[in-house]
Amino acid sequence: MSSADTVNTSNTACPDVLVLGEPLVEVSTTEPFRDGASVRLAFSGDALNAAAAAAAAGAHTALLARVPDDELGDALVAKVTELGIDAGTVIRVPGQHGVYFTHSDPSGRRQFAYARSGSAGSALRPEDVTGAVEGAGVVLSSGITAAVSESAAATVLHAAERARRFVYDPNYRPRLTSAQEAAATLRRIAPLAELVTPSWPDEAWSLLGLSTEATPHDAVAATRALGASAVALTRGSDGVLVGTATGAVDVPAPPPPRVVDQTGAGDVFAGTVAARLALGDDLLGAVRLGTAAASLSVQGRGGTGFLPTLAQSRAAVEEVRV
Ligand SMILES: O=C(O)C(=O)C[C@H](O)[C@H](O)CO
Repeated sequence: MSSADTVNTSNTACPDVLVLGEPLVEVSTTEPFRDGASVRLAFSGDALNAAAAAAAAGAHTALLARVPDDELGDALVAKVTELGIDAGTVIRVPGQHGVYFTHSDPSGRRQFAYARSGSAGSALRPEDVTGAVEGAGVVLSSGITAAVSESAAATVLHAAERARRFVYDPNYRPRLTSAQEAAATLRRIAPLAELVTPSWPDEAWSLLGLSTEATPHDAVAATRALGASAVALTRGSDGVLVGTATGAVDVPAPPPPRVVDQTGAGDVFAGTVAARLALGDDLLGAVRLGTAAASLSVQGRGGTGFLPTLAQSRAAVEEVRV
């Protein structure tokens, strides 16, 4: 860490959940990309979305991230705090913001562009997390974080090796890395993870090397074969297939009341599951709640536009039971 870096570690020694990653500036538009389109400024990024969901699910959640030490960074940190996330492990550094531009419609069609290469947030390094990960109940990170730089990839691995419990969301982004690289990272991390949350069918094809003939059960088996103790294969509105040593269970997704934007639904799932595992729920209970929270989250625009409360997610779980 350079001498310009400042870390406030007050009160964050033992969060229930520690999320590692890069919060992004989100510039979204409700119309296809064009010159003069009206845009909305917000903060997102998979780590921020997941941390916000973990906090909403009742966990003391800390975000370990590098954030530029400018006014936009101040606004980002204010948002972190507003979302109920502990900002004590946010490291303020000189540098540029990571930005993404998005247009999406309710059907899930999405236009997406990044301006994040060389950003301050992508310079996460192993020294940043030393000491922070051991105290956390569950540490959560993703393939996005591992893809943004070599030092960030080393940080994810370092955290996975030291965490008491580690949850990994592969979150493959072809614009950040190749499928081969993302698959290699998954192979390294899976044996260290208590839970891996790949998505069906894209990540089954791109990261697990399965053919289009493969089934969700094949994807769960292939992920477990990499060494993950448990797998939660997310299948959008078809719910989640959970696989452990004792077999596979289908968890249905409650239908969302209305779909505005599906951005971040997978992050809400991962964050909620990490939170509930840290708070002592069993895997199936945590996945049921995560599935419900993800389903409800599509009512808002952007990654943190609608985060259901724990009570709302619990009510949605009960709705699918009856
Ligand atoms: O793609 C990324 O790196 C992001 O984190 C942007 C979005 O928040 C993310 O894709 C939603 O899952």
